[in-house]
Amino acid sequence: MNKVRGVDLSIGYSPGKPLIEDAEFTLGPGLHVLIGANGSGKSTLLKTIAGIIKPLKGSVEVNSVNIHDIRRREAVRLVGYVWQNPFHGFIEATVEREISFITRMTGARVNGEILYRLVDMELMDRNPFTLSGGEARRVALASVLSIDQPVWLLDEPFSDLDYNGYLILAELIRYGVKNGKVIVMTTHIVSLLDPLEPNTFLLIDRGRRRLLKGDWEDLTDDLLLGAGIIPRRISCGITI
Ligand SMILES: Nc1ncnc2c1ncn2[C@@H]1O[C@H](COP(=O)(O)OP(=O)(O)OP(=O)(O)O)[C@@H](O)[C@H]1O
Repeated sequence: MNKVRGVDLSIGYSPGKPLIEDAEFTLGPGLHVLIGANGSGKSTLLKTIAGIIKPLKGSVEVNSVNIHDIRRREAVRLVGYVWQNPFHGFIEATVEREISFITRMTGARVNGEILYRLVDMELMDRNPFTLSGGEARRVALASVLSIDQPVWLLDEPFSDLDYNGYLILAELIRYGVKNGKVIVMTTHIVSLLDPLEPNTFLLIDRGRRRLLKGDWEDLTDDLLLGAGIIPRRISCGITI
C-alpha cells in the first residue's frame, strides 16, 4: 500500500524561521488537499515531500524510504511533483523533448494513456515557451505524470484550465485514486475539489506554524475563513 509519512517534520528556508514545525502525518492511498494562505508553505511542503528541498528537521518517508536518502532519478520514479508555474519547469526546445525528458532521465516507461489524454499531438513540435497557459499546464502535467508514479504531488493543477481541461484532470485524479496512488494537491478554490470527494484536508495554520489534518467533510467555511482561505460561499464576510 502506498504511503507518505512526515516524521517530526519542520520545513522552511531558515532554521530560525520554520514555516511548519514538528508535523507528524501519514497519508495513505487517496486524494489529500493541501490548503493555506499565500506564503504559508504549501509549495515548500510539496517540494520537501518530493525530495527537492531538505527538511529543517525530521524526515519524509515515501513507501518506507527516506526520500532525501535516495538518488534523484529514483525519487522522480517514486514521486511525481508538478510545479505551480508550468513555464518555470520547461527546459527543452520542443514539447516532444520536454515530455520525453523524464523517460531519458529515469529510464521509466511512459503510460501512453496518461500522455495522450493530456496533450494534443499537434503541439508536439511547438516550443513549450510559446504555449498558452492552459496548454502549458497540460504539457507540464504530462511531462511528469506520464511515468505513472505511485505518488503524485500537484501544485495548483487546475489553474489556467478551461472546463474541458478540468474534466480531463479530474478524470486523471480519479484514475490515480482508483489505482491506489497517494495524491496531494494544493488549491485556493476548495469548491472545485468537492466533486472529486477528497479523503482529507491538510491545512497550514500559518500563525502557529502547524499542519492540521482532517476529513474533507469536516472542512467548514468557518475553518477556511479562520485560516485566511477563500470559503465555499464567497459572500461570507466580504465587504467591498
Ligand atoms: N527559495 C526560497 N528562499 C527563501 N524563502 C522562500 C523561498 N521560496 C519560497 N520562500 C518563502 O517561503 C514562504 C512560503 O512559500 P511557498 O511558496 O511555500 O508558499 P505557498 O503557500 O505555496 O504560497 P502561494 O499560495 O502564494 O503559492 C513565502 O514567504 C516565500 O516567500
